[in-house]
Amino acid sequence: MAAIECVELTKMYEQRTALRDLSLTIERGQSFGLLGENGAGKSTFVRLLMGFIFPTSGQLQVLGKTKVAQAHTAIGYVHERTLFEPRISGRRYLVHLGRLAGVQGSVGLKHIDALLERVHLQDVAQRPVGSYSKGMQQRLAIAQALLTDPELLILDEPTSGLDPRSQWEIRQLIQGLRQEGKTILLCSHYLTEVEALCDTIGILRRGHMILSGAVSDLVSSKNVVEITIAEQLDARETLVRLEVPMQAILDTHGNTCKVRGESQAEILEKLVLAHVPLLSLQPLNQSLEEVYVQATEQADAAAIAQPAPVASGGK
Ligand SMILES: Nc1ncnc2c1ncn2[C@@H]1O[C@H](COP(=O)(O)OP(=O)(O)OP(=O)(O)O)[C@@H](O)[C@H]1O
Repeated sequence: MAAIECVELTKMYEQRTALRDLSLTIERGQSFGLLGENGAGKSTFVRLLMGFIFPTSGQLQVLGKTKVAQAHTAIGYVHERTLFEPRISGRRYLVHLGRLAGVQGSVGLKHIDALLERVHLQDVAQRPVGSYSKGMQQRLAIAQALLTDPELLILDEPTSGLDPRSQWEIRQLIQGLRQEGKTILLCSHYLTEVEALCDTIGILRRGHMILSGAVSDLVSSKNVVEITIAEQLDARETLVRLEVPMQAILDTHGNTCKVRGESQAEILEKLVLAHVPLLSLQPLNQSLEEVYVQATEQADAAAIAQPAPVASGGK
C-alpha cells in the first residue's frame, strides 16, 4: 500500500480550479518534493491530504485511509507558518501537545526530552518560545511533528525565510528522518534543497502536474557525455581529423568535448582505433533548476498553443 495515492484529484474553490486531475502515488519510505510557483496548488494538495478541505472530485488515500483524518496519528505536519504561544517554554509546548496526542507519563516526557535533543533545543528548552529565533522555532515545529513518531511527514516550506545556517540545520534533520525510512512530502521553492533531500519530485503549474519522476532520472536525462583526451591534444581538431559527424559534438574546449549520448559509442570507437589517449568519460547531469525551468517553459509553450478552456490561476 502506497503512503499517498490520488487519482484524478480535483479541487475547485468556487469557480477557481486550484488542482486539476492530479494522479500521483508516493510510495512508503519515499521522499517526495512538491514544487511549483506561488499559487500552483501545493498548499491545496497538502490541505486535502490533511483533511482540512475536501476534493471536488477524484479519489485520495493517505496511508490506506480514504477518510484521511483517520490517518492523522501517523502523520507529522509542519505548517508553512507555525504559530506558537510565545510565553510558554519549548518543552512545555511539546508537553501540552504531547498530552493532546496521547504522549504522556514518564515515557512521554523522556520521548520529549529526546526530541528536544534531536532538534538541538535541549539547552533552551526552558526558555519562552517567544525568545527563540525563527530557526529555533522551526526546529521546535519539527519536534512537534515527531511527537507521535509518525510514519509520514508533511513539511510545507520548512526552511522558508531562514538564514543559511538554520536552513542547513533543518535539512540535516530532514536528511536524518529520510535515512530512518520516514515517508516525506516536502513542499519547497528551494530546488537545490529538493534535489538533495528527495527521491522523487512533482512540479505543479496552475493546478496541473506538468512533470514528475525520480530526481536521478530527471537530472541525468540530458544525455550528454564529456570526453577528455590527452592534454597536449585539441579535442576539436582531433574529432574533425577522425571525421566525427559535427552534429554529434555539442561543445569543445581544449582537450575536452561534450557529445550527444547516442553518439558516444561511435566517437569512442574512432578515438580508440586512432590510439587517442583518453583521460576520462563522464555523463553530464543537469541541475534540478534546469529541469524545472525547461518543464515550465514547455508547459507555457503548450498552453499558448492550446489555451485552457476553464479559468484557473494565481493568487
Ligand atoms: N480558500 C481559497 N479560496 C479561493 N481560492 C483559493 C483558496 N486557497 C487557495 N486558492 C487559490 O487556489 C490556487 C492554489 O493556491 P495554493 O495556496 O494551493 O498554491 P501554492 O502552490 O501553495 O502557493 P504558495 O507557494 O504561494 O503557497 C491559487 O490560485 C489560490 O489563489
